[in-house]
Amino acid sequence: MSGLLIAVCGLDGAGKTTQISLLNDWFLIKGKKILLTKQPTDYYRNDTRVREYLDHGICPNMKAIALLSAADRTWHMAKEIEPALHNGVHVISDRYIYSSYAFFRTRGLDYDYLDNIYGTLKKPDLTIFLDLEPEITLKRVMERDGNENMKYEEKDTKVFEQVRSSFLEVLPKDTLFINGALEKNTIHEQIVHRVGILLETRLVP
Ligand SMILES: Nc1ncnc2c1ncn2[C@@H]1O[C@H](COP(=O)(O)OP(=O)(O)OP(=O)(O)O)[C@@H](O)[C@H]1O
Ligand SMILES: Cc1cn([C@H]2C[C@H](O)[C@@H](COP(=O)(O)O)O2)c(=O)[nH]c1=O
Repeated sequence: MSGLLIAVCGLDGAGKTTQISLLNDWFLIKGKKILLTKQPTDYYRNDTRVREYLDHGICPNMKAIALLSAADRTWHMAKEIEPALHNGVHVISDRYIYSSYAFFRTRGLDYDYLDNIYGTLKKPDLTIFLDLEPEITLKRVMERDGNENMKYEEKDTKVFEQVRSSFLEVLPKDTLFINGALEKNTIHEQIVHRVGILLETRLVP
């Protein structure tokens, strides 16, 4: 019996890590096996070419960065996510391919190109989108990380307004949209309500 793949999406600072931690505790209390994972992985995040862009906005070719990201996601799927699902483990991913579509659409690449490099990757059983105004998410990031540690794009609210609209274009139709401005426990209740239905109605471990 395969585990469930749950993707938690949202802008930087939307509350993904917070909700994933609460969901993980909820699964553990039920005695379920869980893999918490994150995309992109550190191979992509720590790549010097990616860092040059994320930290300083320097990039000679955006398709090359998107390909690094696609390689990272494809490898991550084969190496971590699929084996876990096959072993009956439920996988919660902090960000998923929809982040790549949203960010790279904003960075000027077209949808068909992105669909070619990400479109064959497995669709999640549940996609959650924590929706919140960029002004609030970026304020949270600044309070959490400090202005000096913010990424190049995080310094411009307009970039994140575009990322948010791109998300709304690319997310699956059955995405669970949640108002990220709600109180943490209220959001958690909405998430476990939907996850509970999935556990009851699907043949899952
Ligand atoms: N519902 C909420 N209401 C108010 N503050 C929140 C809420 N959820 C999370 N926060 C706070 O906002 C900040 C960002 O939350 P968190 O780290 O969970 O976001 P994230 O989406 O994982 O961010 P990133 O993508 O940058 O890793 C943290 O300081 C967290 O405590
Ligand atoms: C998904 C994705 C993200 N990025 C960049 C853009 C964001 O500001 C950060 C997210 O990092 P965090 O540690 O999760 O906050 O990474 C990217 O360049 N490519 C992507 O596919």
